[in-house]
Order: sequence, then C-alpha cells, then structure tokens
Amino acid sequence: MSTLAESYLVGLIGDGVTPSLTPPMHEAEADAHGIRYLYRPIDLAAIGRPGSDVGTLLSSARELGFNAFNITHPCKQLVLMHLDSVSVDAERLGAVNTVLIRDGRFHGENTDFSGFAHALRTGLPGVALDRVVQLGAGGAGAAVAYALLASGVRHLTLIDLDAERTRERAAALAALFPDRAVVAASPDDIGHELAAADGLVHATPVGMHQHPGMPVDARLLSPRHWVADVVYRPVETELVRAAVALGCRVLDGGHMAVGQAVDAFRLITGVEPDAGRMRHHFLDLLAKGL
Ligand SMILES: NC(=O)c1ccc[n+]([C@@H]2O[C@H](COP(=O)([O-])OP(=O)(O)OC[C@H]3O[C@@H](n4cnc5c(N)ncnc54)[C@H](O)[C@@H]3O)[C@@H](O)[C@H]2O)c1
Ligand SMILES: O=C(O)[C@]1(O)C[C@@H](O)[C@@H](O)[C@H](O)C1
Repeated sequence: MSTLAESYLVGLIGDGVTPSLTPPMHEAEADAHGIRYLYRPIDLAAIGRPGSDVGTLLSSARELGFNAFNITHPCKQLVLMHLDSVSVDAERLGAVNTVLIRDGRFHGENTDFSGFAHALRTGLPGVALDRVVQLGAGGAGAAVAYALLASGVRHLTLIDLDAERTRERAAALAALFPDRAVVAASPDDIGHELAAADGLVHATPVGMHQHPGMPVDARLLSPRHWVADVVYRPVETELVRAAVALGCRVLDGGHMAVGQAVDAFRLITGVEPDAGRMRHHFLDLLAKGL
C-alpha cells in the first residue's frame, strides 16, 4: 500500500490527451529517481465530459487521493475559478497548466511559460532579445509571448491570422509589461517586421504532421535571425530544417514540451529532474512514433 506521502498519483485533464507524451515523461523520470509515480491522461473526449467539468473532476480527484494535475485545452482558463491560490505569473497570464493539491487545497502554476523561458535561456544562450516577431497568438502563443517579455524582449510583434485575437493579446501583454513595446501586425507585414528583428518565434499549427508546410517564406530569414518553433510533432519541422540550413540558431518545439514537464515534475515532487534525460526520453518516444 502507498499513501499520499509515499507515492504520487497525477493526471492530465484535457480534450484528446490520450496520446500525450507528458505522462510517460514524468513516469520515466520518477522511475529514474526511485519514486513511485503514476500519471494518467484523463481525456475529456474519451469520458464524454465538457471542459466546464474541470472543477468537479478536481474535487473528485482530491477525494480519491490525487497529488497533482496538468491541465490543458480547453481548461487552462476554466480551472482558475476552482483554485485556492495561483502563482503570480499564472495569475498575470490568466492560464494554469499545473495544479498541486496540498492539504486539500488547489494551487495553480503555469509551466508552459516557465518551460519555454528556461528553454530559451539554455537552448539559445546569449541571443539578442531586442526585437522579436512571434507568429501565432493562440493558447501556446500566449504563454510563449509572456515568457519572451519576462525574459527581457524589448519589442515584441505579434502576428496571427485572427486580427482581433492579435490586437487583444498585444494589448493585454502591453498592460502587463508597460516598459516594453508589444504590437499587433498583419501577416502581410511579416517581411518588414523580420527585417528589423533579432528572432522569430513560431506558435501556429503550421508544420505539424496534420498541417505540413512553412509558416513563413524562408527568403525572409537570414543567418543573423534566431528561430524558435513550438511545434514538436515532428520535432524537425520544415521551419526548423530551413532555419538550420540557413545557419540560424534554432530551438525546436521539443524544448518547450520537455520544459513544461521538467518544471511540473519539480513542483509536484520537490525533486530536481534531469532535464537532459527527459529530453532524450521524449525524443525516443517521438522516434517510436508515439
Ligand atoms: N511545444 C509545446 O509544449 C506546445 C504546447 C502547446 C501547443 N504546442 C503547439 O503549438 C501549436 C499551436 O497550438 P495552440 O494551442 O496555440 O493553438 P491555438 O489554436 O490556440 O492557436 C493557434 C493560432 O495560430 C493562428 N494561425 C494558424 N495558422 C496561421 C498562419 N498561417 N499564420 C498566422 N497565424 C496562424 C490561429 O489563428 C491561432 O490564433 C500547435 O502545433 C501545438 O501542437 C506546442
Ligand atoms: O503534453 C501535453 O499533452 C500537454 O497537454 C501540453 C501542454 O498543454 C502542457 O501545458 C500540459 O502540461 C501537457
């Protein structure tokens, strides 16, 4: 038998999360530390529950002895109203992807932003952060943009097909970081924006197996740009391949996927994970077609 203090029972709540690589990443890292750790996807689509049930699911899970959760689409905002406390960054960002259950209370964190910020620091050390263009202002884009500004980016241009979403996101971020410039631009302006930028961050679905292609004309990139992608299925996207071929410094989307898991594992267990080992495991899982 194991109790709350001797083992970890963790879940991932979200729509379509059955194939997620986050549960096996956590479990393998826990195994390596000799920690008893079970991590189950709780797929809303599979159990026929709406995202608005996230509070009910958390309450049941607390009664059943769960220690923590990762939370994903469509619940990252919906979960906020069910929490007893939230980290400063998750509150400012308005999104939670990690819930810790401690002494019967729910505490929310956001490791999407911290995972990307860590990946940027360690994967692209010393890159210029004066001007960055970010393509994609949806769910992942919100966390990444927040991480860029928290990491010191001085001028951030957001570009998305959804002009209203882009304007709203830029205004919200500008209010959070009043000493920076955060502007919305149209996809037609990308050439002009990239000409003045140090780096490009890509956070749209373009380049995924289901949406193959290049999100930006490679002729607009030059070796002085650094390029970060968030797409990780495949990890070597067309954008990543093109940027490497040009001689750009590149961060693939696997770094963010592993980064959020590294930070969540540390928060849940209090044990320092081996980030390099978790990335190796993640790449192995992808290579096996999982
Ligand atoms: N690496 C990670 O940890 C991680 C985490 C979450 C999501 N992702 C990946 O990020 C990508 C985006 O996911 P999301 O949850 O933000 O999706 P989302 O639907 O919330 O947002 C995507 C945004 O991209 C915009 N868009 C789509 N095509 C575009 C184009 N050609 N040009 C400009 N804008 C365009 C859409 O209008 C939308 O606002 C997916 O590939 C997902 O797999 C990666
Ligand atoms: O790997 C996934 O499936 C995730 O859902 C991706 C992202 O949404 C993270 O915030 C979650 O912690 C895990």
